[in-house]
Amino acid sequence: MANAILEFGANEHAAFVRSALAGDERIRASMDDVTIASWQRCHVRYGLDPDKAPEPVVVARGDLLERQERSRRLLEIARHEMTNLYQQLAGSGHAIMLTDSDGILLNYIGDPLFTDTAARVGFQTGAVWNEAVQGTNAMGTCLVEQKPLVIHKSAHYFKRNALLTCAAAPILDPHGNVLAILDASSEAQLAQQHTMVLLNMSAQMIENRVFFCALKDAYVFRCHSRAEFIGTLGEGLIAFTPDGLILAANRSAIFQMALETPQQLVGQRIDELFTIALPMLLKRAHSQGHPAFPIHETQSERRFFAKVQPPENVSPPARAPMPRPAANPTVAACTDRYSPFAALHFGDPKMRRNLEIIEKVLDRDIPCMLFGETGVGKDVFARAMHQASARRDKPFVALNCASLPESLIESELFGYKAGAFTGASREGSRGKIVQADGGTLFLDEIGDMPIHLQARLLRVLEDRTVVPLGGDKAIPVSIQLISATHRDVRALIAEGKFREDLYYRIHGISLVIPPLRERADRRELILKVAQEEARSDVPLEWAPAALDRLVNYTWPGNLRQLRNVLRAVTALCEDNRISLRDIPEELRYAARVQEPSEFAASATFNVLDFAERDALLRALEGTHWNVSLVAKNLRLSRNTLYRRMKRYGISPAR
Ligand SMILES: Nc1ncnc2c1ncn2[C@@H]1O[C@H](COP(=O)(O)OP(=O)(O)OP(=O)(O)O)[C@@H](O)[C@H]1O
Repeated sequence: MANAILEFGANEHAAFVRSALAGDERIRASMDDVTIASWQRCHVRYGLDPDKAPEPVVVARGDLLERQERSRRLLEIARHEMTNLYQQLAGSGHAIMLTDSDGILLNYIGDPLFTDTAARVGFQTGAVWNEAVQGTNAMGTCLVEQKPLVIHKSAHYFKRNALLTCAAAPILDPHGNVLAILDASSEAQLAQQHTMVLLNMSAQMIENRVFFCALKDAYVFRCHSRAEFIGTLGEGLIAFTPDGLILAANRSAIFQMALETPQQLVGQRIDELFTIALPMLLKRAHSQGHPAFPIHETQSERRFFAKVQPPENVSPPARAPMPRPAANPTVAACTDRYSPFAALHFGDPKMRRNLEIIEKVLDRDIPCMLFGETGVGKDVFARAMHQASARRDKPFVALNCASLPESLIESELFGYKAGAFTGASREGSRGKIVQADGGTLFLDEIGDMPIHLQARLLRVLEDRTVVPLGGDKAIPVSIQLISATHRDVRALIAEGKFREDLYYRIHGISLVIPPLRERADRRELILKVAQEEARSDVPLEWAPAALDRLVNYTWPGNLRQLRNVLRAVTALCEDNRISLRDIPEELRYAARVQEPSEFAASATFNVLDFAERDALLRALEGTHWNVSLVAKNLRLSRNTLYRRMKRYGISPAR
């Protein structure tokens, strides 16, 4: 049963919770079982009084860093999905959070619209959000229940949290234990079904990626009762050794086999579970691109389709060599169907021009800088450059300078000798620069690199050698450097936050990746990405109004947002047909892109103008284009706001 939505003063809220605890049937009937069970735990097990919310608890910085380090791989995997989810919900005042299995907040991405509330309730990294400290709340209660749930407003145990609507989903490790909780919280009046769907998909995506990462040395049997679902979020995954012993299974595999936990499968033989001999299974794993094959479960005789993936470090049989581009490839070569650049654009003039420039600099050891708003595809572009270069058989190594605590960037980048500092691993670490030797180093968000490390990076680029922390020997390196940022580096230089000499050293050539709303090939990109996200060869059918709506949307989160919206749209649509009602509401009623805009055509706009335009668009979309409200929030007169909208080519929704 769904909880009743009630608004109370502080004392009334506590009285309401206490009455329910005392057995008031009327109140209990208005709340769902999960909430009532949690309230009882808070009262009986944790001895919490709904009248007396304890001060928020935050673990010591050292403890937090240790926890973040312990969960480093998980955080790397989750960061991408959290950013995706954040972009997807952009403008709706959400915070996206990840806790560890003790309920300690390890990562937080918050909408500026939500900052004050977040501070008030204590959403910050290191904060403890288990039930024992915060009473009933989505993250803490999800840790106990181990299933996706929403804690809405007055269902929170303490009044302090009752202004929130929070959705949480568990992320399980390959053995079925809770590894983390993913949460999306806001002050929304209604619990949005759409938010819950996206949150669950993100949690499942993280879970499956953790599975592959943790079991990269194992064979993975991928199965589903329908062939077209293999490779999607819903596929079953069962990891096994070369001897056929099952090591782990994901949630979907357990569900499809009608079991309760992965432990019921662990230790069994895969060739006894399914009707196939082990040598045949291993042979299929190594035959490249094999189609899904039908297979039966031995006991129930239920039919599945399956594919098998070999361990990451087992080299596949000799492959046909990739066609190598000419030493100085032409644009035609860059855009033919074999080229890594082929999928980057469908005729957009700015992207075409970018590739013409790349043609001239590729393989000439010129450092390249990519500018562009978040989600425009800078990482994808950098990878394509690497693939098109003569370095493509060597590593492509990426480091996001904004995603790591300052203390870790130095050791991550430059490496360290064994025992170089407290907590250093016994083997030491080579560091990203040495790992990228011979290949490409991609430094994302370089504008966030701490200033004292900038001097060290400059020395590496000048000397072409690197000295690991605690070491005294310089290691020679040859790297192609690509950096990216969405920040105004010139402004950072003016503020003394970025070294000018480094700036000139890293931007031999600079390219601006255009935002999606300014791309002439939006329609083609939407069709391509939708078909990829549908994960089916059956062509999607589009209602013209639905496609037009997406083509004309302003896409503040760019290609990342586009991919996420299309992931949800293609998952929710019926029979591969996309109609207007499959398009999320906030897109349906948002403003349309004005093109060609005075803004796009003008060469006089700088990065700050772009940032202001973006902020205006977000603010307008966040209020469903309520110009008066935005003017009030931004402390501008309506006329000033209209003037700025005109300047930036923003026109209200029709
Ligand atoms: N040409 C493209 N076609 C389809 N999808 C793309 C393309 N380029 C990027 N994307 C998608 O957009 C998302 C974001 O891409 P990417 O990480 O490269 O952006 P970014 O500019 O580096 O973002 P950030 O600045 O936030 O790091 C990814 O999910 C990627 O799949």
